[in-house]
Amino acid sequence: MKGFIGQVNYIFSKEQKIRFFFLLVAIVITTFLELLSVTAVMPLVNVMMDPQIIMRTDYLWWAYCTFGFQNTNQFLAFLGGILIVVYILKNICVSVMYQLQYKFTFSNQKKLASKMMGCYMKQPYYFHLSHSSAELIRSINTDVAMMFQGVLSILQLIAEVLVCIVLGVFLIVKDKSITIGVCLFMIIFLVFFAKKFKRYLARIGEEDRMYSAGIVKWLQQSFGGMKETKILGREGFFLNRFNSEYQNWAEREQIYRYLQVAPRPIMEAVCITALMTVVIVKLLNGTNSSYFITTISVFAIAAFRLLPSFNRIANYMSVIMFNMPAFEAVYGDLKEIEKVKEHETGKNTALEALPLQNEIKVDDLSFKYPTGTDYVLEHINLTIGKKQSVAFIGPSGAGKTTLADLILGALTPTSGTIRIDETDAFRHLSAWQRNVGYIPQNIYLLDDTIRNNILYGAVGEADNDAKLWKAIEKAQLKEFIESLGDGLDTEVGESGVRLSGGQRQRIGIARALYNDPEVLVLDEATSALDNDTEAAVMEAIETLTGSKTIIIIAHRLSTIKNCDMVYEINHKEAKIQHLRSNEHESDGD
Ligand SMILES: Nc1ncnc2c1ncn2[C@@H]1O[C@H](COP(=O)(O)OP(=O)(O)OP(=O)(O)O)[C@@H](O)[C@H]1O
Repeated sequence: MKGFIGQVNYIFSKEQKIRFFFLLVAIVITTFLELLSVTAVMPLVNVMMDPQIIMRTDYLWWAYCTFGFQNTNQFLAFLGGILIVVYILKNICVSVMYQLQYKFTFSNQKKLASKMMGCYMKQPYYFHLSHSSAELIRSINTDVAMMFQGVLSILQLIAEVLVCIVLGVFLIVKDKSITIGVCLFMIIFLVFFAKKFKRYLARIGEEDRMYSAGIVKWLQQSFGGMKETKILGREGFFLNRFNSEYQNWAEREQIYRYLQVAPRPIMEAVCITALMTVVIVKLLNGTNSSYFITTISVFAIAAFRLLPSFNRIANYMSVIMFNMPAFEAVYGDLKEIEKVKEHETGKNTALEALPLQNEIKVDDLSFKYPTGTDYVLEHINLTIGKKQSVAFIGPSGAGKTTLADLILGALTPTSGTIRIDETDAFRHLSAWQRNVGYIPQNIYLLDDTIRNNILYGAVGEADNDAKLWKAIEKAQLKEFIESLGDGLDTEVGESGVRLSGGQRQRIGIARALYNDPEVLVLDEATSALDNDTEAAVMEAIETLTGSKTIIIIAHRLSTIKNCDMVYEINHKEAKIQHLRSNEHESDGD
């Protein structure tokens, strides 16, 4: 419990906690109005059963005389009128209350989801290397929703328990034995239910989360590789994996939903048994049956208000127990995210790019992936001069992409430095990243227009179109775009299915060039293209040589033939293999 309160404290801001408190107060007020509406039936029922009660009950007699009623029927009509007013008022309040509850729940759910999304987006690239996107989608989508379902149930549980306590006190005054008998039965049942199912519900809640992440994962994987799946005829495999996750998830949901409603029939049976047992015992002990007429209202309250209340309490308890793992997961996620130091979170706040005057100097750089055991790069030294074209070659797994990612600032060195002239790139990461463009092998395309794919979220500037066309021209994409009916507003389809490989790469080049960076990093940018297309795309890149610093990772010699320098990368060194002037050196130092 202490841990739970600590988690609530951590997850919610002060303002949210204050709102939570006021909402709780409002819920309690509404629940008491509900209670009033039930008790308002009592005078009407009592007068109907026994009109003499008017004279015996002070407040009824006072009302009868004050408003000058002539007979019991007029008075009954008056009591009926009061009941109508109470019910209308109560239901207006209940309706407003529901609105407030859902407003609180969903606005805060949105806030938390947005906070988590923001935190995940700001995490350094290596965080994403060790967290699957399905996991993150599950955290933002399912966990947050489950958690707020739990929060709403906590609110409602508190209100319901309070009502039961007040109702219990009221009933005790009316009839001690009936109330104590019924309440005892109910409390024993609730305690038994909580004890029996607490761990079980928490476990299936945890499994439910796991399988819902599995569903997202297999949906993503099934639709992500559709071409290969079709060609290999593996639709059945993906369908089976999806079915298996869904089946497991559905089984957990089924148990959970059942346990939410299961207490109801049991409670009803228990309640009626308790009620009747007490009545039978009283009758057998010689209590006159007329006694029960006067206490009929007690039965009415017990049946109409207390029983549904107990049902709801059992229901809220199972919702809370089931959703507790999501609460803990959100707490754990937020804690983990917080651990990453501010400077590592890739805050894109720099307005000006960090200029490159002379050289990029990689100095004694070593790197180990947080998830890996061995160093991928050790004591690497190399220098890249301004406006030079440099190639990284080497066997597969030698660390070329890792080195490029370090220069791009996507990964942070384990030790050593990367300096831009005399400035440490990681001290001014966002400024440095404003000055680099990156063109990978697979350009990630949004299901949007060519324009938006090139802009890729770049904020609107007055000269957007001029800048855009400049990048398009440099990427040699102008002719193609002009040949399209919708030009820049042509939709590319999901993952660019309506474009050729060469066109996709050129969109990637235009995207990288849009901000006119001084440095371009191409990681196998043309490897997936056929020779002719590669030559055409390289032509676009080669027009930039001499005006930009270009780092190319490639396997084909044709791609790097015009580079000023070729570094052969292996785990322990970056060796100059070739200089354009044909000078051969042994080391990059
Ligand atoms: N996210 C990761 N976690 C752990 N190890 C990784 C990760 N990414 C890459 N590695 C390891 O780092 C080493 C270097 O990988 P890298 O991708 O940099 O090689 P590469 O030279 O670019 O290879 P290729 O030419 O095949 O693309 C490999 O041994 C690889 O297994």
